[in-house]
Amino acid sequence: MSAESPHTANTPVTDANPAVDGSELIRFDKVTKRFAGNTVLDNLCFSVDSGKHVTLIGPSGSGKTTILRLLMTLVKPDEGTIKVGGDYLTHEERGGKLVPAGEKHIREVRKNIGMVFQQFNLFPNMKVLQNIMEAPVQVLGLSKDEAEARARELLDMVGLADRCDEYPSRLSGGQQQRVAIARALAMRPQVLLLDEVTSALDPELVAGVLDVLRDVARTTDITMLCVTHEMNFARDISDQVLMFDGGKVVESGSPEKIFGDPDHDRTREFLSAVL
Ligand SMILES: Nc1ncnc2c1ncn2[C@@H]1O[C@H](COP(=O)(O)OP(=O)(O)OP(=O)(O)O)[C@@H](O)[C@H]1O
Repeated sequence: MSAESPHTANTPVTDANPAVDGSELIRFDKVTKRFAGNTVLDNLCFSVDSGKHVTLIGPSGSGKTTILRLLMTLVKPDEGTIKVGGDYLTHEERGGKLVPAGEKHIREVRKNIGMVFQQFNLFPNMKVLQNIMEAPVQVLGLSKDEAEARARELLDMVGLADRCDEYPSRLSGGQQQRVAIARALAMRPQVLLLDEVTSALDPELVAGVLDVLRDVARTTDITMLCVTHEMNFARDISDQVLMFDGGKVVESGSPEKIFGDPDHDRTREFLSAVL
């Protein structure tokens, strides 16, 4: 696999054959993103199959977070298309033509995607339970009872069933991040994006959050796209690891392959610096 060719996490993708495999959930097709004239993602192609856990690794500035932000539509690509669940995220089809997606279309596709950020971003003026119930009620239209039942189940899953009546400021960073994970899962997204979710935490709080995510990976069928510098975690949960450099995937493979016997010098250099 060369740095110039399209890459895939789980299914082959070629420029000539953008056909959708039955189980493909995410596809980046020739995506280019520039900031202030700097090309951050360069004609990027990759796909992720439903239910897989894919980790993005690579040096700082290689564009990993930008990929997650594109999926959240926090930024838009300059060129190329992104599909989630067979629907264009960036575009919609009108009258047989692809046109830039409108807000309504983007909102619909985005319902399938949840994200947990480095900073927990909880609503400070809402108690823990309310933080988790808010979007299912407001966005999905769940009744308060349904949303509360869902929230309590998730709080149990992240080990915080007894903290539902606290305000976020009364919780440790690790606990706040576990609430943020529950909040993302409460929308029952098909895809969970994780962006360096432990890097703002004190070291002693990291393991608890990673254990919760290991549980999520093991016990749900959610598709995970994860940016992390926690290589042991990446090794544990990933079906596939994508190594980024210079706005491209330079190598992809199983964690055993990437961490044990990578093909690329850049992968070897990067891993020897971080492991
Ligand atoms: N909104 C923005 N405006 C200008 N430049 C940006 C913006 N977002 C990202 N960049 C730049 O794009 C490049 C890629 O950033 P990105 O955060 O995607 O990299 P990364 O691989 O996630 O890095 P890190 O591991 O340090 O988080 C960086 O040079 C960054 O400064």
